[in-house]
Amino acid sequence: MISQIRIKHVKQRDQSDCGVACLATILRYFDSEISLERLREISGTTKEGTTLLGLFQAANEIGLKADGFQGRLKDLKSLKNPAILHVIINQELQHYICLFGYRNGKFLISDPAEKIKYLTEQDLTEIWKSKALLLLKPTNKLKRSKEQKSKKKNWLLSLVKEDYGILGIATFLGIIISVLGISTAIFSQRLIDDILPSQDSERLILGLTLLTTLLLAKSGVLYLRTLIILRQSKDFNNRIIKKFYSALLYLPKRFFDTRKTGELIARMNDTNRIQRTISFVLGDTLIQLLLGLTSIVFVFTYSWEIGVLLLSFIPIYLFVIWKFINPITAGQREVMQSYALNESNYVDTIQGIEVIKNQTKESVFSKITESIYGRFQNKVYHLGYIGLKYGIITQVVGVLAMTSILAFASFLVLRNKLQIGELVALTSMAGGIFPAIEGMTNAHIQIREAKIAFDRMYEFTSIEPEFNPTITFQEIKEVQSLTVENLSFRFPGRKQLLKEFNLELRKGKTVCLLGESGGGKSTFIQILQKFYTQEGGCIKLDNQEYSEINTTAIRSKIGVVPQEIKIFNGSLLDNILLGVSDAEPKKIEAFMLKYGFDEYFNQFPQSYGTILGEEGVNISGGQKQLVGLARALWSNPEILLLDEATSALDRKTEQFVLTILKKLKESKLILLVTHRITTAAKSDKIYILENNTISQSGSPSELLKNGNFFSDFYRENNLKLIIN
Ligand SMILES: Nc1ncnc2c1ncn2[C@@H]1O[C@H](COP(=O)(O)OP(=O)(O)OP(=O)(O)O)[C@@H](O)[C@H]1O
Repeated sequence: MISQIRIKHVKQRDQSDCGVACLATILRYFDSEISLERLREISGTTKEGTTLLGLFQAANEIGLKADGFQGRLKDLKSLKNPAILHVIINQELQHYICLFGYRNGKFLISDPAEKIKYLTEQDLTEIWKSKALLLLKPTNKLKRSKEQKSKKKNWLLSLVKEDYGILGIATFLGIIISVLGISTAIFSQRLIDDILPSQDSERLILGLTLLTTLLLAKSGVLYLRTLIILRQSKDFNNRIIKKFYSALLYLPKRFFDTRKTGELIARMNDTNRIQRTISFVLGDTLIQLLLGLTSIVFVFTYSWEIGVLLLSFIPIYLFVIWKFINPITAGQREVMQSYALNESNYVDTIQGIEVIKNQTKESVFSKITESIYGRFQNKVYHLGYIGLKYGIITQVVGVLAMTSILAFASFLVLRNKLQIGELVALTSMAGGIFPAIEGMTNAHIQIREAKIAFDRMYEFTSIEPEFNPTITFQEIKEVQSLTVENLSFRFPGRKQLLKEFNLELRKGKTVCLLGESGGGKSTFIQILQKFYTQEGGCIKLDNQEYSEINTTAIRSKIGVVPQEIKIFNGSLLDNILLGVSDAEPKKIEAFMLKYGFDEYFNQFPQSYGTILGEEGVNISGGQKQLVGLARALWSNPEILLLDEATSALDRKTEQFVLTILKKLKESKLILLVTHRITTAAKSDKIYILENNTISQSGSPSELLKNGNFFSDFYRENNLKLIIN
């Protein structure tokens, strides 16, 4: 049993990973596999680690049945399934270990920080203080490795499928090139052994003409073949990025919460390694392989003894490859990981330049970057060093092989068993065989590298998209009400953020959600957009359950003005219309005039044509909020959600926005989220979010009658409620 588990053992990458490494070990035990990264994401693992609740939620999500217990040591002896135990190491360090059974008075443990080991009852009692354990069983939802591997293979094949024809032609041309390549060696042999001794100049001229034709034909075919592979590279790269990027955009919002931008970019850049490998294998390696094989056949026809000598070097090559392949693969993986880390650091620091400058931390961040880049370069150096060692060893083997063959062939010539021309042909052919073997080993390394890149990319594309974009759905026409009943929500592995949450939006009333910072207001807005799924309770649109309504149908009816307005590269108009390029100018003009945005947007340097975003003008926070509001209203939503949407506006502009909302409240459901009491006072109904739930609700004047933080503010500041 122990050897079986040893193969499954997954080591943690750092201290925070022990919980997910345990989960990964148990998944492997049940013949399934999910990356640590994905497990970190769904279990809500942070740099402090994973909570037992996070492991419980993750396990249930991936198709295991998890049961949490407070157990006794004697219960552990009879467990039929593996369990994760929460332990304390050295009296202070919280840690997780996997328990796989009890044998001969000892517990079989897989410790992600170490290895598989046996612990005595006393050892385990000392560390298993919390007595908490998570028992795990597979369910039929669990995806087995075989199934995952075949999905992966199909995905790759679907990418290469279109190239089968072109790759077939390239292979055929490769065969022609290798046959033409061998002809030079054969001609040399004939020249030395037959033509020159016969002193027949006619044959010599004929032979040379033939050789010239063959060599020119070889160059022509090589040109054609390289051109074909170049075309294939372009098409393949376009295809893979298109497939990867469009799959990426359909991943759930939760996926992006835990990813670094630079990491995603790095993985996309890594995809060209896959294409490089395909063209390398088909371009160089295939020709070398064919050349190598034909050369071996010819060598045997000239001299079987030299053929045997030649083959005896192949096991030495294989031994060298076997010795180096694992360190090289590990090195490649590390280089890719540190490259991704370095990219994300660049993106992070450049995006945060304002804070860095404001805090005068340029030198600090420059040092951090230096250290991250330094680590990346160390990995590159380390990999290069292993590659160099590998290269020099294979070269030494090559030299030894060549000189042995030359020596042995010369010996045969001296004994008149071989002609000089044959010696020349043999050494020329043998000279092609060793680079061919080296080429194949390099191809093997490249294939491994491409596989790592592919796995890293596939990890993303294999995540379930949040919905199937091709599915047809019924559009929502008009919405009269949105009701939230006893909603509860938590982020993976965290404590409950919202509980027993009730709220109602109806036409004719602007509703405000008022609460303290960090109370969960923005999260609630995201739940309404179906970015996250609630743990309990329900949301209904006109009595229809949210979960039964298509996500795109819901989102197309919701207009949101978030706290942070994203400005894309493009003009002011592009930023409002977001990709709708065929909108009629008259319709746009009427829209701007209807809401009164014209007055504000005409003040931009080039009015609606003003370029915003990366290379355009920097617009103020208030202007951004107006762009955000115009963007949300342009699609004429049924539900309008505003998350602190007036926080950066001056009083006049805030009044402008509130007037728009007042006009719209008869035709749209409006929810205003804020922690500004004076803004909340302008709405028809206020829900107060306190201690993770709605503590009170009512009109501003109703709320003033009770004690709550809305009325407290008015009382403390001696203010009067003005209703307009
Ligand atoms: N993706 C996430 N994963 C885990 N925790 C999160 C995530 N997003 C937000 N949180 C946490 O949820 C809590 C509520 O955040 P939220 O942004 O909803 O609060 P808020 O009421 O809108 O605050 P504010 O008024 O300051 O905007 C915070 O403690 C935050 O750290």
